[in-house]
Amino acid sequence: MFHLALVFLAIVSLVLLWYVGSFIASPLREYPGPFLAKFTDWWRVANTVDSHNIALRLHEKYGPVVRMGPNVLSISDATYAKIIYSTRGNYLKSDYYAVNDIIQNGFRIQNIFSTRSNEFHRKYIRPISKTYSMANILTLQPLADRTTETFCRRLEEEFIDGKNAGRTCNLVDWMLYYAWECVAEVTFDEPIGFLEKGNDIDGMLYTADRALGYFSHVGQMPGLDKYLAKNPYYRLGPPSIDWAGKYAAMRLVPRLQAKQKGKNGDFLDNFIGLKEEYPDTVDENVIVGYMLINLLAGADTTAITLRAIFYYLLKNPAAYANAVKELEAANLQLPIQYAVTEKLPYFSAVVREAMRLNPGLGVMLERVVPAGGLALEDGRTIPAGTIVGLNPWVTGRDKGAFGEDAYEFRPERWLQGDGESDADFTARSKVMKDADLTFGGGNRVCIGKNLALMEIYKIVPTLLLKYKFELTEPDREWRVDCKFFMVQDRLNAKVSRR
Ligand code: HEM
Repeated sequence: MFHLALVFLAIVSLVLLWYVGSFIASPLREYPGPFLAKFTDWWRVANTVDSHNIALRLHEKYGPVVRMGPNVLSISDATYAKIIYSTRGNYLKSDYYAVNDIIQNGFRIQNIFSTRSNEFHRKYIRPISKTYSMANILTLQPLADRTTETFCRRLEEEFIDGKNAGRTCNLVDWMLYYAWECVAEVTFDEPIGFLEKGNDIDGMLYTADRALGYFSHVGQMPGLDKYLAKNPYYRLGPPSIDWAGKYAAMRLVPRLQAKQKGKNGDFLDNFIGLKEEYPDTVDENVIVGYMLINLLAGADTTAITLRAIFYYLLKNPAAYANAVKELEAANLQLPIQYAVTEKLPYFSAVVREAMRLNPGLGVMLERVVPAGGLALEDGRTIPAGTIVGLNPWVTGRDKGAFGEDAYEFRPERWLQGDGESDADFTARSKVMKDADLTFGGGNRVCIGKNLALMEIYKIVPTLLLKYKFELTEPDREWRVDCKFFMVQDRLNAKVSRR
């Protein structure tokens, strides 16, 4: 018994010594941050859900560079974005993203989002970059219009007409159904059925949400992943999202067999066409991977943005009224075309402002400092191998870039002020745009930006023109949790015809 206690004591002492030793020897010890974060990444794991607000508070307290983990520094000064997220891509993604890989037949499979290799990234992004250009995305508008029609019909059935008139609409759920259906329509020309059912189907959305929760927590300490979801003996993790791969494969196989390619005009047609153009890169597995990216990266992020636009408009009646006035004055024809609404200054300002305050991702977009280190303006150099990054949630609230009212929703900030010269406005806009990391930056910038914007600039004006939305509890704040994506809750509204 005495011996056991001694062994235990010795182990504890060694672990403590190791932590203290690493702390003293760390080249990052001069950077301020929470005490526990300097010793262990468990501090980050434990604070994941509220990490966006914590990061804001820490930067206010400690300044532009904060130590968030033994080897992690968060930077809030957006001028470093151009260096860290450069088109050269010399700051590689950290192992956070490796948690998003999958293991298939014992092999680790990366994807264009998760890969840490520029070579892999270039190889698989090259074939599809044209597919995501705005010119091609605009050809998908008729598919998105179909989702809009279904969405409006289902809103009317569930919340406006007949016995359902006046029922409360949970906009958190319904925006998610819309975003999944729209991305499914443009990807493989058919809906999944969330809008028709008005609910999750076979736990698809539930498992996707659990997977996000896992990714966001374990990503802070990626070494854990090999003992959890990638454990070769017994998988310990969230419910698997295998359904998504199977679902995508089930759309691909009949399309290939029926030789219907090119008839649907959707992403899948585009991807199948790439097999001939890039025979060494694109095969059936790669096509399924491309389809999965659309579903898993494109649905939640767009839903989050739609919810943010509605939340901030509903909380700011003057902005809501201004947006509707501008839309009415534009004499829009249904189905609304992106090219028309994209030119409306006030509406565009509303979209930008909502994305600024509630970007789809509210985490540090982690990158690894390359050889030579990162030179800071104050003369210090962050050593190679350190994980650094900026958080769109933090840079979007930077008072230096957006002014003292940076925490407020004020679309007008994106417009030229009365008496503001063209030159001043251009300079001010540039500072704001540089601090806006809603879609990331550099060689790993969001590939789906054009798709998301096409959807947003069509569905939001349609809804604002057709319906009146009113919060059921106007004084209540909503809730936003960081699950890598910024997942909101508590956004209930009454909907009626205008
Ligand atoms: C408003 C909606 C969206 C927002 C706010 C958003 C945001 C982002 C951000 C911030 C990144 C950079 C991540 C990082 O550096 O760690 C990113 C990357 C990415 N996004 Fe989006 N996204 C949106 C919509 C979409 C859509 C619709 C798609 C689907 C086609 C998509 C696919 C991707 C992919 C594949 C990447 C990884 C790109 C790469 O590493 O090369 N996103 N997104």
